[in-house]
Amino acid sequence: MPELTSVKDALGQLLSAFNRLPAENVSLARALGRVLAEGVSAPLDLPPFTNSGMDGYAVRAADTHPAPQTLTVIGDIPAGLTPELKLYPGQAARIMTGAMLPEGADAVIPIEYTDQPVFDPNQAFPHSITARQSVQPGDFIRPLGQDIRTGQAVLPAGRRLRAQDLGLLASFGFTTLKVVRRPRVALLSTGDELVEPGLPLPPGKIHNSNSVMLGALVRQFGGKVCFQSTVPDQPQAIREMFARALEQSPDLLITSAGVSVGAFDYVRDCIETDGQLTLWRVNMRPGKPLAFGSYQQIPVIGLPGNPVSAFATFQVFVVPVLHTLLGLPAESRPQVTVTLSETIESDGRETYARALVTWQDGAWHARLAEHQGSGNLLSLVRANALLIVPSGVKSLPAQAQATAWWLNADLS
Ligand SMILES: Nc1nc2c(c(=O)[nH]1)N[C@H]1C(S)=C(S)[C@@H](COP(=O)(O)OP(=O)(O)OC[C@H]3O[C@@H](n4cnc5c(N)ncnc54)[C@H](O)[C@@H]3O)O[C@H]1N2
Ligand code: MOO
Ligand SMILES: [Mg+2]
Repeated sequence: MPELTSVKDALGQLLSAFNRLPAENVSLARALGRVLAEGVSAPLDLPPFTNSGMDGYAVRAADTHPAPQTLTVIGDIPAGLTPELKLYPGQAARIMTGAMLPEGADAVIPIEYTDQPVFDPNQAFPHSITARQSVQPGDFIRPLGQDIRTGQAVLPAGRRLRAQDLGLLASFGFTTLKVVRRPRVALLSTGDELVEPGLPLPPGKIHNSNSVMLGALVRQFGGKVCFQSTVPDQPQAIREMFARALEQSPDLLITSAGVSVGAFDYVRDCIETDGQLTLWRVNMRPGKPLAFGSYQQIPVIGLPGNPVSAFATFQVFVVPVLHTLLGLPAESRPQVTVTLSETIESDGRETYARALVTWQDGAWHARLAEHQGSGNLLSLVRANALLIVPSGVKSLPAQAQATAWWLNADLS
């Protein structure tokens, strides 16, 4: 049997097989979470015209000194219209928040600073107002370009778009964007014991939980499931399903189970016989039997069948692969240094323990979440982090520091 490859080396080998995918256009309405393929510079100034920051009166600031001063109101400026009036000394115009400042005005007096602190909805603007406070030029106005100048770089390539990013792009008037194409992932679950959720469970069988979990992970990290199927532990069935999966032109084929040393673990054999097996068995726990290779030139990652092992190997290997395909930094993920609340044992493999990290007395503390068996999903459900015990370390004592990867947050 070959030596176990270190997690670092295995990841290096995997990542060398992937490059960023090409760009495509998507509508802004569908761009949340997508990755910008090109940086964006502002095509216009924002705000595009100088406007009022308050409901009040546009004035010439000098006319309000010394307060109080009575000014003649010569018109009304709602938002959305170009004012046709011009202010001369001693004049004011009623103006609403967001409305264009009229010629001659250089400040706004909020309605609260006048002798008429409410607008009467049944009345046109008053003939005159008294400014009870003075204002300086520029007060309560938002000048053209205050937020953004034409040509200013606002979003870099590689930004995973958030709601506020989309808001800004919409304010430029964009309707579509160039984003990196979503990685297409084919998912294959293998196992004679698998029964799909919704069907009754005969003795000896289990529901297929990896299929749904891995599909959700693919989507969570920006990929698209282009093919999904379940096959029994039969080499011919596995080969046929590989062929069908490849018809969907995936960027990556992910299999679940059948990669260890069992008599009916055929997935690795199929990759080795019909394709190329570049890597098998990694020095990590859980997840040791991970396999990696290619099948008709398409990269294949064989995840171990135990659900926690499949999840952990997805986080360690598939997430950086998806990041690379999307043009994101491969290994960026939210993490935190924690203080252990209990001793954590390992067997010397790089361990990804399921942990509950909480904030207590000014620091992050971690303890193990439920039974750590690699078949036990409750540990992952209770956990909010994967706690890393480095390779070669058999025990981390209570109060020691360790790195934990957050599982709750959106990872990009
Ligand atoms: N003699 C040895 N036995 C095992 C070793 C070893 O080194 N020597 N490695 C163990 C480790 S570690 C793991 S992890 C598993 C990996 O096994 P496989 O990838 O070959 O997967 P299977 O044997 O097919 O299944 C393992 C386990 O996972 C359950 N499973 C499989 N698919 C699903 C699914 N879609 N949903 C839910 N659960 C699934 C399956 O029923 C088994 O319980 O091998 C160890 N053995
Ligand atoms: O590595 Mo296995 O994934 O320990 O259960
Ligand atoms: Mg097996």
